[in-house]
Amino acid sequence: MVKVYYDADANLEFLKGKKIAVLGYGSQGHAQAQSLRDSGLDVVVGLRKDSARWAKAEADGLQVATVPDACAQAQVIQVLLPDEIQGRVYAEEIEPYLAEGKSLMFSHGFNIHFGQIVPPNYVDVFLVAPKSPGHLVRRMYAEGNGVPGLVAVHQDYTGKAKDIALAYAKGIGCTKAGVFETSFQEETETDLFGEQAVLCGGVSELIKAGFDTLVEAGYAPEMAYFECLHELKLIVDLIYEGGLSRMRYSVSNTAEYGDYMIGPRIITEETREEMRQVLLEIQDGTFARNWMLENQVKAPQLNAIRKMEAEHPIEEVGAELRKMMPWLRKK
Ligand SMILES: NC(=O)C1=CN([C@@H]2O[C@H](COP(=O)(O)OP(=O)(O)OC[C@H]3O[C@@H](n4cnc5c(N)ncnc54)[C@H](OP(=O)(O)O)[C@@H]3O)[C@@H](O)[C@H]2O)C=CC1
Ligand SMILES: CC(=O)[C@](C)(O)C(=O)O
Ligand SMILES: [Mg+2]
Ligand SMILES: [Mg+2]
Repeated sequence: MVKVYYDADANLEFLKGKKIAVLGYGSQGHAQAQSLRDSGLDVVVGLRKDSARWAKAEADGLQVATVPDACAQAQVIQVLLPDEIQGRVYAEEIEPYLAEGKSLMFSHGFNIHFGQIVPPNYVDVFLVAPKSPGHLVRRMYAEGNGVPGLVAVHQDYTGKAKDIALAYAKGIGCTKAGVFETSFQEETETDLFGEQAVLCGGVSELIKAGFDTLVEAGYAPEMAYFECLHELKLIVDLIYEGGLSRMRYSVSNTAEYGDYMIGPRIITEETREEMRQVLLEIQDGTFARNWMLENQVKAPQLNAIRKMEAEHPIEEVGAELRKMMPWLRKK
């Protein structure tokens, strides 16, 4: 039975009097640093001196320092840097400042689980992983709500690692929605699988395949965009609010029948078998190796495909149509 923690199970006092270094001010970093500050906690953002985000973090009212300076003054160090560079920055700018009893934490277990970072045994090591993109972590916190999260303890030197982790989860709003206790292995494997097979990889290919099918058949790209991309948010909102059943309650009987009849012809047994293979390649380290090697040669595949994807017709037609809907653009 998975243990779930809520606000009442977490006590911010475990972070009171501690300086928290949030390393990085990107998707998660900006969200977590601002929310921790709004929860009354003492935060310093760690960035590169020439970071374009340095001024932004200061303009947001946060103390900013270089990574080494932030780590030197902090008792809790949250590593919200890109996964692919955490190992290098850790060795050069974080590890030298890991005094006894400090907390080293993450929002994804990748670098600990795949051995890119091996901390000394005299610090606490844990993760608090929001199950949400950073910008929505912040939006939900600002609205007085929260996104669910995961908590895992890798090392508990002080005997207080989980208390501190839960306090941190409360500080960014996750204990409002529920924080599940897990392990670094489980968070890492499920997060990688979810983002590859469903949330990012699977959904993107499904949207493009639908769009391309309609456009190749001669339908207007605008119609294909609205049908296969724009309306998906509205459908997913219903699933988010009340599960597949709420979506199926709200759509027409025609759509619901088509859902049941055609869905399994799109996501077939072959698809499910491929998902099992994808999970295996995550579990056996194949993906992690490929990703780390890709970055050792300056990410040629990532950069080339990123450019090709940006040039897909769906991006062009979408940009034009969204100009007419200025309300869509949120922070
Ligand atoms: N994105 C998300 O929603 C989620 C992310 N995570 C995890 O959170 C962590 C952070 O990811 P994410 O927020 O997406 O990262 P981003 O890429 O959005 O931000 C990375 C930040 O790190 C800074 N940075 C990059 N290189 C260096 C460096 N060498 N020294 C110091 N700072 C540097 C960047 O600033 P600059 O380039 O200006 O220096 C930027 O502020 C990862 O472990 C990720 O897996 C977990 C859940 C969801
Ligand atoms: C937003 C999130 O949870 C992801 C997809 O796992 C990520 O950005 O790594
Ligand atoms: Mg995730
Ligand atoms: Mg992820």
